Amino acid sequence: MIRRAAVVGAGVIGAGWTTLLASKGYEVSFYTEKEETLTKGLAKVRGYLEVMKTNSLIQEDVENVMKRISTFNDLESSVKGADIVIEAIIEDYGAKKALFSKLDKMLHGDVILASSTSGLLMTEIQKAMERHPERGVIAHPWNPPHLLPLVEVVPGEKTSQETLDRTKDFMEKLDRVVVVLKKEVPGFLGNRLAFALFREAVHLVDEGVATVEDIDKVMTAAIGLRWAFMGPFLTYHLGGGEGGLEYFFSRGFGYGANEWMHTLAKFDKFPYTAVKKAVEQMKEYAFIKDKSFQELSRWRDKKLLDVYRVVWSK
Ligand SMILES: NC(=O)C1=CN([C@@H]2O[C@H](COP(=O)(O)OP(=O)(O)OC[C@H]3O[C@@H](n4cnc5c(N)ncnc54)[C@H](O)[C@@H]3O)[C@@H](O)[C@H]2O)C=CC1
Ligand SMILES: O=C(O)[C@@H](O)C(=O)[C@H](O)[C@@H](O)CO
Repeated sequence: MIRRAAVVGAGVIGAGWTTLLASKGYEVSFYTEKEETLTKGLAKVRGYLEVMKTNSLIQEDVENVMKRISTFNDLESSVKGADIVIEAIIEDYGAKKALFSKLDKMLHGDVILASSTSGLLMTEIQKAMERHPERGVIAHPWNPPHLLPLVEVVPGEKTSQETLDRTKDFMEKLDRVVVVLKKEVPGFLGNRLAFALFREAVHLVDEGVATVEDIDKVMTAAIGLRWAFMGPFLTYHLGGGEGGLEYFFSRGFGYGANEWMHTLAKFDKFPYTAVKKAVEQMKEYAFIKDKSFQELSRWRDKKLLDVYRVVWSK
């Protein structure tokens, strides 16, 4: 039974996890080494909770929720008594392996060590865990973790079934939508799918076919609308009409796409020219011109919640 959680890392994701855990009634330890970073992280948590309160995602006062959060600049003190430690530090194997090695030495074998990584492999991180690698697991959230429900749970080679089961159970207690990967693959599911599309988007900008703003319009005025409540398989099963996905592939759009799929981008690293063009064009992106990051974040969170209520409200 998981009663207490510790979050290591006080950035975007660490603050998101801390917000989610405390809002669901858990006592949370919130740690990062630098006091200034921790202060900024806690301010993020307060801001996230205010958005949740404004949108009726929490009923109790923000200050009451904040009381369940204890902050630390000392790692050992922060994880004392935790049943699960959720790592949310920089996306770097060296930093993560150093941290997991320390935590593995510090903590009893039944404490779960979960990484938020966007696509690194737990098998690699487990090489630094000499005592209990079986308790290492990936719990990959989607930003913002306190609003987007998906968590991808990914085992490493040494992850035990018990660790997987306990992690899945805990994430479901946090009202997450949990997908447990059957096989470990870098980038997991969501980011591989998102970056396959993003690679093509960047390619089309590099080729001068469309601007970043028009690419985004294509997503928000069509593809993204459908994908908000139907994934690609259901989308194209319906695209096949009465014949479903089988017709789609045999005689439908999927068959027709065979004529041009060879023209899709194939690069495995973003070309410098493409990155330069896309970054340059963001300066001309009309919608964001007069808005701060905070204003855009508030706008994003409001939209996310509006869509979430339509798609996911029971
Ligand atoms: N930002 C995003 O959209 C998402 C990020 N992730 C993953 O979550 C993890 C954290 O990402 P963010 O919160 O965006 O990063 P961030 O850069 O906002 O925060 C990282 C935090 O780690 C700590 N830190 C920095 N260097 C460290 C070191 N050398 N050793 C120990 N702690 C250190 C600091 O508290 C810092 O705030 C990464 O693995 C990232 O891939 C997962 C889902 C979404
Ligand atoms: O997109 C998200 O929220 C996450 O799944 C991610 O992991 C981030 O986009 C990551 O790829 C970049 O930080």
